[in-house]
Amino acid sequence: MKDYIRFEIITEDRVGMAYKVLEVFYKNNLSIDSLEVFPNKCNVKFKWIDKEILDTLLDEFYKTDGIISVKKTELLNYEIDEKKLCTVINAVEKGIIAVNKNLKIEIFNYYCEEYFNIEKEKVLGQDIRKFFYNKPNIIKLIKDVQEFENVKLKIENDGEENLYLISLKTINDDENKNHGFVISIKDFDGAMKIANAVLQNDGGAFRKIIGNSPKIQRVKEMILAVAKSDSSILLRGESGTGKELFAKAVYELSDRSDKEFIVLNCAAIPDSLIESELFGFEKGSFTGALTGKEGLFKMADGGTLFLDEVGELSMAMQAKLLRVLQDGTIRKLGGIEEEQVDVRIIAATNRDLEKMVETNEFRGDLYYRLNVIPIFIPKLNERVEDIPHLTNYFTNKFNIKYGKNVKHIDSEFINQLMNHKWKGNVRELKNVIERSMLFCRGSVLKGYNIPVYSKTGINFKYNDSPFDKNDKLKVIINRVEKQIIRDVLKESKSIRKAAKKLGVSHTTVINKMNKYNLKDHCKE
Ligand SMILES: Nc1ncnc2c1ncn2[C@@H]1O[C@H](COP(=O)(O)OP(=O)(O)OP(=O)(O)O)[C@@H](O)[C@H]1O
Repeated sequence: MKDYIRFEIITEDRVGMAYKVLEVFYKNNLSIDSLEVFPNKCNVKFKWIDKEILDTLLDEFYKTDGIISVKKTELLNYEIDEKKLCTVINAVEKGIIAVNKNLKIEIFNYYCEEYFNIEKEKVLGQDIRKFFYNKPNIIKLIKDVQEFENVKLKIENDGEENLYLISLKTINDDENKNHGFVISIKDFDGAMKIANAVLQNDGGAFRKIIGNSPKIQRVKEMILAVAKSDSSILLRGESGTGKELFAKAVYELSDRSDKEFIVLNCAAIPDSLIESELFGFEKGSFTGALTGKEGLFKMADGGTLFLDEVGELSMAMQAKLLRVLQDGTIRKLGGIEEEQVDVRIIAATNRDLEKMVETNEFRGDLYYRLNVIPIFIPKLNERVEDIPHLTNYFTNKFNIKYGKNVKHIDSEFINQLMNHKWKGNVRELKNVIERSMLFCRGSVLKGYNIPVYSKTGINFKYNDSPFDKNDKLKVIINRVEKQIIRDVLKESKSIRKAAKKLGVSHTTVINKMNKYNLKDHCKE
């Protein structure tokens, strides 16, 4: 049996008709569930009633002045809209959770049921903070009801941990009063697949980032997945790993690439100047300020601001930066007017910010604002297989810069570079190649061209070379690849596990095993 009856009541187009309709219900002691009022009709939904009472009700309607006709209808307009919305929400290939202003879950779509392995009936009406009780970073973001995009979320489902990207959009009325928010959750691996497809065709944003080791490949994929959002990115990694290059790639891949990319190295200028650099100053705001100046935030409006070495900011500057990130407004030094700016922040640091938060050297609230998408750039020693490519790349660069003609790189040279402990990462490697080229007279870069500066830490340990002298770079790369695949196969239980470790497909490993005749090294 149906639970409700719905009527479409056609009335004359005059004031008070809705009241007359309600009066009929009131007289018959019936309460209605919903009412939609239009200029010449009312749609009403009420609980199912017996035929006898229904006939009395209809009689009353026809006796009422101004009511023209009454007929049963299937759904009220808002119900049709709700059904359409539900269909759309379930058709979108994302998890959607809608939360009302009391933080209660109102919508929990099909994909959420799948991702969290829970039926919506068990979740609807629950407090969202309770739902995410074991995800303190998400609760922290939700608590402020501030919009965010693409924050990583791990969900355990059937003993397997999967990675998702979660975003929040607020529901505000015309007066900016909040009525709740919508959380969307997308499958990170799915996003990665799309990123991979783009990556295959990308010659642009990553053209200056040399290396295709699995670790660098992973970073490039991450960047492709998040570049288009406006979320803050925090690039982490030792000095010289290429954080600025990656920041530039994010910018080039973003929708802001036609606007400015402004760089501020927070460690390079004294704290007293950072404020005027970032926010600008009014004429006469301090001695010597004969004219006013726009700050970097204003210059980057609509674009991207890269805050390098953000861990070096003083507590006072951190507070000022936090204020801009929170309300998006700046005020010039000596000025009174607040100005709205729209700037995407990419920050970078080689410091242990978590520890700095613990020791009160870095503000926790600023840390959370900046660390929306953390991306870790690996050390050079964790991706030695990139060294031959980097060497080749820098050699070509310095050939042009110094008018040299180095055509060949001795295997001993590469071997030494690959065995060195690179404290200064790619920057140090670049410097060593530059100096070596200055020492090189002919067209072959040899092992003995590497300068030995023990004071500056460049003091290579000579190792037995696994390469023959005068090998071509391609041959060296193949040897390194073979060696790495053999080593990983030796320590992995299966080809699939080896493929996972190397960050390549199962088929790629099998093809390489055939190419290098490595079948005997597999434990499978
Ligand atoms: N993968 C790479 N391919 C080519 N060049 C690279 C790569 N990584 C770094 N470099 C070069 O190494 C140098 C240092 O890079 P970058 O300044 O981006 O590092 P960083 O991590 O920002 O360092 P710091 O933390 O000291 O600011 C630059 O000259 C850069 O061009």
